[in-house]
Amino acid sequence: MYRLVCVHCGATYTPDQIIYTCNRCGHLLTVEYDLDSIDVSRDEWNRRPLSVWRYRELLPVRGEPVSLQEGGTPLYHLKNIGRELGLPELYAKHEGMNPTGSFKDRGMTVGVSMARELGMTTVACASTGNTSASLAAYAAKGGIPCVVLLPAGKVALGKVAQALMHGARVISIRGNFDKALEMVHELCISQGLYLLNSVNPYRLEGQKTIGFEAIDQLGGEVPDRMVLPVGNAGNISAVYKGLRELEALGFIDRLPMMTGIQAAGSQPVVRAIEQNLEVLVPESAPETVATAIRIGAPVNAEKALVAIRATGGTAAAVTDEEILAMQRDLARKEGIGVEPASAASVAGIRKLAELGLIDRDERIVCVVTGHLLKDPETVVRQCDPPIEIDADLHSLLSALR
Ligand SMILES: Cc1ncc(COP(=O)(O)O)c(C=O)c1O
Ligand SMILES: N[C@@H](CCOP(=O)(O)O)C(=O)O
Repeated sequence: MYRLVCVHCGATYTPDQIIYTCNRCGHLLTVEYDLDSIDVSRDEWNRRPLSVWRYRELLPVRGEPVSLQEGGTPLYHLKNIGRELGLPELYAKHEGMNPTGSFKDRGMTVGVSMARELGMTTVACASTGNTSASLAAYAAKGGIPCVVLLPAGKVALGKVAQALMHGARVISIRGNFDKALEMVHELCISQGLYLLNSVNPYRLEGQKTIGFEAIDQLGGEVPDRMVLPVGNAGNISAVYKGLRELEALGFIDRLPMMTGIQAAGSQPVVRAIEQNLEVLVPESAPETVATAIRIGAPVNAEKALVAIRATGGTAAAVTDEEILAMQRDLARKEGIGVEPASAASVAGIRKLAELGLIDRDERIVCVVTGHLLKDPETVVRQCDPPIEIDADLHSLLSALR
């Protein structure tokens, strides 16, 4: 049993209402379960396959979900990078290993399932790329038409390719992601489409399972710190919410320090934390090579600031050079291929460690959010091109010399 609750004024709404923000005050909504009525044990969960749906008692979907087998992603021990940084307990949860290559699939399996349960006939989102790729795939699986709005010229090639191939109606707008989100929100309200950006509280329910899985993969131990790249700030908010639920159920006895990393050219959350602002000041012209987090007015800022502050976490910004250097290090020193925004979380930890701002004994889980192949153009720009030779052994040996 659950209801929707406004995080600001506490107004409540029933689960069947199609609503994204509070009718009374306009603030964000969250899904609140009657935790006393939840009857499940950690042992029971541990007997199920590692997946979003292992945790179904803490998810809003009641029927058969629209699923592509999301979740159950690897948690890698970053031994080499950890050794260099003097962080022996550094891990990466590779969300790029989800069906469409990003953590959005955890949200979309729940969001599209809810769209179906609520009888919605078309789904929509604005996107810097991954949300659209994921929504397009889950809408295809669920047999629901899908509309996506993208900022023209600012979406990585792999992501556009996915949205197109999965059959979404793809519209590029001459404006940035923040504008696209404003437009799609209006479109959904006025035309009755179902909005599946992270302002949708049901979608975030799926994403909270990243934290559940990480703890299960650490043998039930809570990491000291969880580090996430922050764009629209939904994911860090979702993971924190889920962990608070585990705490309330008595499954864990403490929370990790939630740590958000942004790109230097797009860092409104970092500024709000550094300047101790109650309300975030949006950035009008965000810019970064990590296009997935090129977001100046994160819609979930209100939730994310609470997550960071309530857990004694922090926020930090990394430059594009630092992001790309970590993307190469993850690929070459650990064998882990991620897109630039994802490398930001580990680059942020490198920065915090070098500045002496974290304890070297901490057990740290960095969420790496999307796969390397999402943005092949940025990869190719960083690497020497293949050496082309004549097809004979002599030429091969000279090339290798
Ligand atoms: C690869 C990747 N990493 C990080 C983020 C940021 O996540 P959030 O918007 O939930 O803060 C996004 C998109 O939002 C993304 O696509
Ligand atoms: N990086 C995101 C931006 C949109 O975020 P959302 O979580 O609100 O859908 C994307 O992939 O589009």
